[in-house]
Amino acid sequence: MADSKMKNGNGVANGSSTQVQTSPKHGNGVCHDGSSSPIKAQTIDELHSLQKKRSTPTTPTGSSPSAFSVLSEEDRQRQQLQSISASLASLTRETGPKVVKGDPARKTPTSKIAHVAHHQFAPTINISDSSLKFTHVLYNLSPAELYEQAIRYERGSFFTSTGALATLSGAKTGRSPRDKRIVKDANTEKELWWGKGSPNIEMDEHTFTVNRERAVDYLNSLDKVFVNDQFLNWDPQNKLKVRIVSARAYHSLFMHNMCIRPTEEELETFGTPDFTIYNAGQFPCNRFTHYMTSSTSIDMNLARREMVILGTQYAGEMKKGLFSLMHYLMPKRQILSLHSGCNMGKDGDVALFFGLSGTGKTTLSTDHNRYLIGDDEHCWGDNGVSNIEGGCYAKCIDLSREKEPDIWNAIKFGTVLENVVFDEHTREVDYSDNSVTENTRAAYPIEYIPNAKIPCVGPHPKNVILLACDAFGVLPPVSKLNLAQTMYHFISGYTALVAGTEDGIKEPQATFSACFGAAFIMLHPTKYAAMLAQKMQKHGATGWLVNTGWSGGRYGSGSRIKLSYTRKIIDAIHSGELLKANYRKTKVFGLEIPTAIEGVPSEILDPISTWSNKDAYNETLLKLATLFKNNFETFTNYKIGEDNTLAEQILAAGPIF
Ligand SMILES: Nc1ncnc2c1ncn2[C@@H]1O[C@H](COP(=O)(O)OP(=O)(O)O)[C@@H](O)[C@H]1O
Ligand SMILES: C=C(OP(=O)(O)O)C(=O)O
Ligand SMILES: [Ca+2]
Ligand SMILES: [Mn+2]
Repeated sequence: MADSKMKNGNGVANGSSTQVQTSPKHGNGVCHDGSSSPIKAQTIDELHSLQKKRSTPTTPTGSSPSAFSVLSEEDRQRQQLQSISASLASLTRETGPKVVKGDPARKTPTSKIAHVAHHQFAPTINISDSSLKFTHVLYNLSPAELYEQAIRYERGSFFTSTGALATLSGAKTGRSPRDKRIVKDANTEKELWWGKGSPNIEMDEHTFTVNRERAVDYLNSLDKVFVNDQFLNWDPQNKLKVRIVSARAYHSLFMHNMCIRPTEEELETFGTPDFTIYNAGQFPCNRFTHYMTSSTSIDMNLARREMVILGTQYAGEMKKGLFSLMHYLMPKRQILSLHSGCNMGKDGDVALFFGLSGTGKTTLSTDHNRYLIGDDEHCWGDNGVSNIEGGCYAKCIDLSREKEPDIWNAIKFGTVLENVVFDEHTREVDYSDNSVTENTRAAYPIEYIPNAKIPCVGPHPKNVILLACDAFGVLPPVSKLNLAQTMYHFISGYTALVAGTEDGIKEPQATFSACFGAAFIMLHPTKYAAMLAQKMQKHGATGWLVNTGWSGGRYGSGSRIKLSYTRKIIDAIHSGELLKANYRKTKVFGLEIPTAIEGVPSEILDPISTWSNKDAYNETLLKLATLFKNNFETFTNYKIGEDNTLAEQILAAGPIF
């Protein structure tokens, strides 16, 4: 027995008979079986405390030699708590909240203080009960810590077989656009797009305050809240600091994945956030409150730089709420915000993928042969493009390893899997199961995609791809667009999906959503369109319309274009091959379609040749053209950009019949 091995041993007496003399310094009698190193703990609790090493910040604080670190670690912590309690402060009461850091379930000194306080001060009529209560703050927890919180305290949270965190978002499994309200004040009345077609449903400042107070009271009534301090936008000059206060570990992990994660050093100097989300999603709004039409309300106050969520736990509301904010802030700085995916080739050629939900932004921007800049939200400024987010939010319904290997492999430890169904025992996810919802989702940090481009920025786009999932089956799989056509289709923002897989849905549902994201734009669509036209012209980008939807007939008789064919089409766009192809013009929509593409059967390139019933095709084509025409009527009176000729050209770029 090597005595040196025992030098620091102050282990646990385990009842073994062999007494070993330890160093006199510690003087502990250590019993052990001689087969392993002694345990450095006296009790099970101590042993457990050894398991967790205190994490050391990557940047030294306090005593560090840096001239800038004037704050001690203690001061910094105090400032951080002050900032969080300011976020959580009631607007109506003078006292509270009392904010402490850490998990209330842990027997830490802070929770002891909280306990004593409860007993020492009897409530008086001057102090509300809430002022006696401590709100525990779980600040920027790591994924592992958030997993533990979720699994321990949130029903429906489980490890899947690949290590992802399966969660349930509750009654809402998608966004609630009809419950999204924006405060109309003297400024926003002038600046924002209101009225017909606009996603901005108005509310007044007072009602916002009522809902804010409702959310803050709810959050403060809880044992603990989660606070995330993170960033938006990879463009360093236009980065935003966001704080997310939420009640669920699920929400905290979701935003950890979706926003840009600060380094330890960045967190130390975070200071006051530029924007704060109060997510009290488990708690409803009060339907007797003015403007409320349901128990759900997602409220944005641009002047206060705040957003309040009541009555929906769907995590996508937070991500898309911040996107709306960017659609307001960025154009003010001459930066165009885009509802698009974005990737870059080995030669630095950047492509944007616009499209409504389910059209393929995430699937097609995640391309093993290219660098992923982002799957959903970008900015296009004078220096090129930047991703707004730090993660991706992929649809999982019918996900397959073969067709989407990178997304499949990203579903591992750290990834939030929403509303999926899994085997009770093996915890293997059945991606084909839509029992909870069709909108099953995976949220993962962008670096989970092996060829992510980090930092997520790139040069000016070369190709602008407009995706439409046309369930009518009449749009060609790919068309080359001129600038006016690109603008026409961008403003129209068409897609037609089928509502789900339930029986009875025979008719595709046409959706027109201006700028391929009407739910998120803040200004009039023509503002964004003019900026896009100007940028595409200046940088010589080519526009394309890609139908990722039906071929050979509408939904019900035809089938969805094979993903492998769409990928071949996209490859030909990226490589520049498609620009050199021979083109023909289609009737009605006047789209330029190529006659051949490598790896794609030529007969599918002109949709009419895939339909057995040509009359049905022509009828459906006219039907869709009429829908386009009717939709565009709202935009005919608007001027786009400085020069009137573009507006006229755009109008003429629609279907003619
Ligand atoms: N030809 C195709 N092109 C793109 N996506 C397809 C195609 N066929 C089927 N899909 C499926 O459609 C869905 C597209 O969704 P997604 O990429 O998440 O859209 P978005 O990011 O635009 O909301 C994915 O589930 C994908 O597997
Ligand atoms: C998260 C969303 O985006 P998408 O479907 O475009 O990926 C959404 O629309 O709620
Ligand atoms: Ca997506
Ligand atoms: Mn999207």
